Amino acid sequence: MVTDEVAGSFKPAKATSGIKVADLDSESALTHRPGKEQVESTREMAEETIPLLVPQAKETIGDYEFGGKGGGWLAFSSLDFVGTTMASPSLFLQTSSFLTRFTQNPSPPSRQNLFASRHNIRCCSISATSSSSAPSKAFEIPWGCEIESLESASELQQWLSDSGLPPQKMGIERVDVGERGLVALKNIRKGEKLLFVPPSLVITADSEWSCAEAGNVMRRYSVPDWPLLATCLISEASLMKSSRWSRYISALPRQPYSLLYWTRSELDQYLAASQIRERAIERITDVTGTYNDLKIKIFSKYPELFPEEVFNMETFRWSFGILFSRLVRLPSMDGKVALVPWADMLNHSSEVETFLDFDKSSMGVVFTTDRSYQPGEQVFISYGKKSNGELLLSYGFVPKEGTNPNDSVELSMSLDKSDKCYKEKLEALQKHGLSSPQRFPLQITGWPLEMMAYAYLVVSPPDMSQKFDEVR
Ligand SMILES: C[S@@+](CC[C@H](N)C(=O)[O-])C[C@H]1O[C@@H](n2cnc3c(N)ncnc32)[C@H](O)[C@@H]1O
Repeated sequence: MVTDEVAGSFKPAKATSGIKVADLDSESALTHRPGKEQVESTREMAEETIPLLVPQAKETIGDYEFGGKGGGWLAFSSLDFVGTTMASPSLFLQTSSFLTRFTQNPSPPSRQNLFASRHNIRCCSISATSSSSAPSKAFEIPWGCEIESLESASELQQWLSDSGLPPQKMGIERVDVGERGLVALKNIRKGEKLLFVPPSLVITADSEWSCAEAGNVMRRYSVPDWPLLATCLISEASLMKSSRWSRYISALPRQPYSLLYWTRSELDQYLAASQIRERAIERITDVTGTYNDLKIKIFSKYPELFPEEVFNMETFRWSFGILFSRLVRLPSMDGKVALVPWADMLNHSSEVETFLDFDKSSMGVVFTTDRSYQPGEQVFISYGKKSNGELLLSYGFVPKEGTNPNDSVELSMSLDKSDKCYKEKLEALQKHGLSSPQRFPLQITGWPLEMMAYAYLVVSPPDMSQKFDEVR
């Protein structure tokens, strides 16, 4: 699983900015969410999330490995924020009005009047099987597109091939799973390498910003990759056609499917029985904290480079939603994280195991098919061996019931406090980094060996005390 690697990968080398890192993680089951007016959503968030803006403890599920490591899509990030940053209620409420106010051209290349036109946007739906993504009116991010309309897809393809993407055996089309995806245009063999996206078309923390000055400021503050990329994406998006990434950004969803858009009451209601409820709250908290931190430490000091009309909670919700659902970790580039246009049109299937990586021989981002495809069939990769909850948390969808062999639920086990050997057993657990209670993930295909050892320890009689240490 990518989980822990990711959580560990984004600690800033130097903390010159004073920005800290919180580990994010995720896990299990879920339900359905109805469409709702986004304006109302955000207002509710303003009212309801404030008492929760305290980082939660890291859950343990990410510590267990079921599958091969592999690379691929990131499920979690480490975001930066200092301490327990509190969001101001007015911050959320203001966004509704300032989105219509923006008229400045703060710095060259000029940002256009981004927020002048209003569009209705779709609310996030969470199920691959559900087509009930009720329309919703929301804060209108004035970039991106409605993915089901395929608007911008052909322009993206044209721009990519003009910019060095070699001819492809796949095209962007409407699909049954994931709404929009890459579909085979020709026969594709098992074991074939596909994509070959050159590094010049990949966005990483090292990429040049169209507004170089803004990029330089962020680097001067040693902002770590995730918040840096989130800010970069907004900066590029706000420059519209003056950005070299404008064709890419125009093809991104105007509202990514993401739990970041759920209100507190929706999380409570639809994830009531799920352990990911807390993780979702934690994630929303961290994104909010990260934005507030950047605002206090950097944006407020350079308002001409980072005007609040552009760099605000709503645009950060969008950019983090995009990163959570599209950022890739490339194992062959020392785990570097990247947005890979074109490759990020691939949807996930738990029936394949192949993932994206940088191929040193062809100098491009590729994946190798682990099955064949006929023309017209959707081509998939794996976002990792993730539970339904993890998929919901990062990508905003849940696979069709019963189709995800990696789905899991957590079982909590603990020592009996009245056990005569309670103290010795607890010490044995602690030696191995375990605690009481301790949560273990259960999958349909099995459970961690450690869980069995834990269970044996719990029931072991005192005359087995010599063996308590064998808990692992
Ligand atoms: C990397 S993007 C893939 C391309 C995306 N379908 C698009 O049109 O932009 C990841 C997003 O695709 C959708 N997605 C990917 N795999 C899916 C699946 N198996 N079922 C439903 N939605 C999926 C989710 O909305 C997810 O956030």
